[in-house]
Amino acid sequence: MTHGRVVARFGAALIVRDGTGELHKAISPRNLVKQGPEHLRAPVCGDEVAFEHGIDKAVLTHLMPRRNCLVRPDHRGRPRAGVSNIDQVIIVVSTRPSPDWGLIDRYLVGAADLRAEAAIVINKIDLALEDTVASHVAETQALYAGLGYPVLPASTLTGSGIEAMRARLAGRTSLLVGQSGVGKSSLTRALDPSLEIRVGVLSALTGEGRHTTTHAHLYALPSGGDLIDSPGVRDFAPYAPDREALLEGFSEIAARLGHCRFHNCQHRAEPGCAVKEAVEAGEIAATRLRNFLALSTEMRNSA
Ligand SMILES: Nc1nc2c(ncn2[C@@H]2O[C@H](COP(=O)(O)OP(=O)(O)OP(=O)(O)O)[C@@H](O)[C@H]2O)c(=O)[nH]1
Ligand SMILES: [Zn+2]
Repeated sequence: MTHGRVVARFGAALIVRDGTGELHKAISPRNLVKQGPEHLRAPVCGDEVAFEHGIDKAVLTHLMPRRNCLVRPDHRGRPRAGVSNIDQVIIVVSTRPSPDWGLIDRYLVGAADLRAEAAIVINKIDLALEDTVASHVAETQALYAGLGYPVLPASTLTGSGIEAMRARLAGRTSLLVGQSGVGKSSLTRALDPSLEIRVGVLSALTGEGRHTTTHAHLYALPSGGDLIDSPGVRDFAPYAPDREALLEGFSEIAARLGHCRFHNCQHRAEPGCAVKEAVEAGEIAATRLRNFLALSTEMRNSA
C-alpha cells in the first residue's frame, strides 16, 4: 500500500502523487467511503489517500480524514466537494483593478469557514498609479495588516515580493483566490517557472489537455509547499452560512458584540451601539461594518 495525494481529478480518473513525487493514474472504487453525505464520498483534489498498484492504473484503498473541504454548489445548486486539505487561502488583489474590500472580506470569511489561515497579496505594485488609487492601495495594506493578516505586495513584472510569497507558501497547502485579471495565473508562473512543462506532463497522463485549464490542480512548488489552482473556486464564498466563520472573519467587530446597550442591537441606528461608537472613534473601519452587516443579512436570508 502506498500513501499519496490526489493532484487532479477528471470525472472518474484521478492523478495521484506518491511520496517521491511520482504521478500515477488512478481509479477509485465506488464504495471507497461508505458513510457520510453523498457529495463528500468521492476523492477530490487535495485528498490524502492510500493506493495499491494495479495492472495499468493504481486503485485507491483509503481516503484519509480531511482537515477541511471546500464545498460549492453545482449548476443545479446541489453541494459538491471541490478541493480539500487547504492550510491557507491566498487572497490576490491588485493595484489595477484596485482592491475590492467587499470581496476581501468575503474571502476572509470563506477562509475562516475552512478553518484555514488567510494572507493577502497586492499584485502589480509596479504600476504607476493616480493618487486616488495609490492611496486606496496603501489603505488596504494598513487596514488588513492592522487586523493581523499578512499583506504581501508583489509584482510578477519586476519579481518584487515573489521570494516573500514563496516563503509564505512553503511547507503547506495554499489556495489562490481573487477576481479575474488580478494576476493569479501570472503569480503561479512567477512562483514556478517550470509550471508550463509540468502542466504538459499532467495533460499527457490524462490524454486530455484542455482539462488542465478547467479543473483543480495541486502543484508541488520547487521552493516547497503545494499550490492549488482551481478555476472553479476562484470566486468562492462560504457555501453554508456559518456565524462562527463570520465572526472570525470580522474579529474586531466580534470583540465589540455584547457591549451594545440593547442585547438584540443590529448595529445600524440604535443608541448606545458599541460597534458604531468604535467606528466613530476610528477603531473600526466603516467599510468593515458595512460588509459585516451585508454578509450577516445574506447569511440570515439563506439560513
Ligand atoms: N503591470 C503588471 N501587470 C501584471 C502583473 N501580473 C499580471 N499582470 C497582467 O495582468 C493581466 C491579468 O493577469 P492574469 O495572470 O491572467 O490574471 P488572473 O487573475 O489569472 O485572471 P483570470 O485567469 O481571469 O482569473 C495580464 O495582462 C498580465 O500580464 C504585474 O505584476 N504587473
Ligand atoms: Zn450595536
